[in-house]
Amino acid sequence: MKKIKIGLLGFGTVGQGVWKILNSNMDEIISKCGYEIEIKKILVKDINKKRCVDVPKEILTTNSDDIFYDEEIKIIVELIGGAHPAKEYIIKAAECKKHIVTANKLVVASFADEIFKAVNENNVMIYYEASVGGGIPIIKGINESLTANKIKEITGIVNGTTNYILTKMTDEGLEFEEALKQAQNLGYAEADPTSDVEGFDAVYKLAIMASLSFNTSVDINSIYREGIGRIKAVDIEYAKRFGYVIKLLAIAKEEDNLELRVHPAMVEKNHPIANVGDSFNAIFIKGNAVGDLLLCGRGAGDLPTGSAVVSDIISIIRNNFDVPYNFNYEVNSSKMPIKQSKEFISKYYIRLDVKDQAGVLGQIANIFGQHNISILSVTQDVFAEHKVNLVFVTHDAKYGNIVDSLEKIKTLNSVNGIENVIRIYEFN
Ligand SMILES: NC(=O)C1=CN([C@@H]2O[C@H](COP(=O)(O)OP(=O)(O)OC[C@H]3O[C@@H](n4cnc5c(N)ncnc54)[C@H](OP(=O)(O)O)[C@@H]3O)[C@@H](O)[C@H]2O)C=CC1
Ligand SMILES: N[C@@H](CC=O)C(=O)O
Ligand code: NA
Repeated sequence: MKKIKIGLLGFGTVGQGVWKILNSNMDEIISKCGYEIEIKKILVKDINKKRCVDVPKEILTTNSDDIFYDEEIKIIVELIGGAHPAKEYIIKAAECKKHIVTANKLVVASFADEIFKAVNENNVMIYYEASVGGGIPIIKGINESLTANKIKEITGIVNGTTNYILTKMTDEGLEFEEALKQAQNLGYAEADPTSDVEGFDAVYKLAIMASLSFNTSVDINSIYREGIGRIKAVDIEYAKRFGYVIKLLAIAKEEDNLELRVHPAMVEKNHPIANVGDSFNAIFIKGNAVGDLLLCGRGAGDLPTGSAVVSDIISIIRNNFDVPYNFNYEVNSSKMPIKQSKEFISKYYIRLDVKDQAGVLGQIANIFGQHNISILSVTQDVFAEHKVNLVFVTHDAKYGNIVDSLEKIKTLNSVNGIENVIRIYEFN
């Protein structure tokens, strides 16, 4: 049997997922690409760490040169995560004429120009299906199956950790911290979960999807971002009462310009995306020929992510090593203009903590009116002595007007605080 030897950089959740898949599915893999795939070396930080799989000690190394300079190793799979040294390792792999597979969205989204330059100059391939949507074939979807389309929108749930947390808070009333701990134990979260919770991970994934979909090169710093840190049980309860579910959405739309945003949003409870729970991701795509498309599957975890990584290895083998076939986007393409966040239009849920006294509602409604914000509904609930939650749902409004009006509202004596502002997202 013909054999391809590969090297792994990193042997955590995803690395061990890859190991398990290669062990359990080798016959299937051989039938797909005609080669047996052997992991020759694995770079780790700590050789003595206990692993979930039985791996011969001699395969593990703490010296990356054992992989870069091994002539037999043809493909290097980067699974250490983080910016550095992952980026440098990917570039070095290209310089050593190794093909590359990575699951690292941070690196692909942040250093696309340097990485694609290195692979192109060295005539090697880089595949990164696992970097977005875990096991969902979204990168191949955009680059192969949907190339006949002009894509108008690509919106979805692209972070498994936050979806898991929100699902547990919504369905089981779990506290945020407990739900996060569970997501970490299940291997969904990044080494630093701030990346998940504060929406950075979703920003990286959106940058990659939007760059590929709109033939541009999206700068991660141009993406508006809010995480789920401010979502409280009471907001989840109000969402339920109003017929919504809260999800962390990553949104990219092309109209006159490119609208790019990551933030929690209330989604109508009957929309398919509202029912995507746990660590599942779902990506809604609008193409001008295909129409509406929804891709859904596990966005995190060892086997779903390993599935994308191993499939990328098979793609490289199938593509014939001598004819590099890449999914690189044009990093020097003229950048599309990006819509300013103050121009974002949506309905808003606004929860205020106010004093239970005469005239407060009128004062607030007046300020909204002055800023051209029309109110769809108002709900008032006493939650402590002389204190009420006053919850407004607006009609479509510009974010800039919402911000300006809240600046004024928070100066009112009757207002104790602006507790939360959440967009309501309507899929068209
Ligand atoms: N977990 C998931 O569900 C998903 C993860 N990803 C991405 O996949 C990548 C890997 O994630 P995951 O497996 O969860 O990460 P883990 O933290 O579980 O594993 C990281 C591995 O890399 C090794 N490592 C880290 N830094 C170094 C270094 N400087 N030198 C040598 N080895 C190093 C660690 O070694 P040691 O074991 O000795 O500590 C560990 O084996 C990340 O880019 C992540 O964003 C993408 C999709 C889903
Ligand atoms: N931390 C990420 C892992 C997959 O990309 C997530 O939770 O989605
Ligand atoms: Na994917």
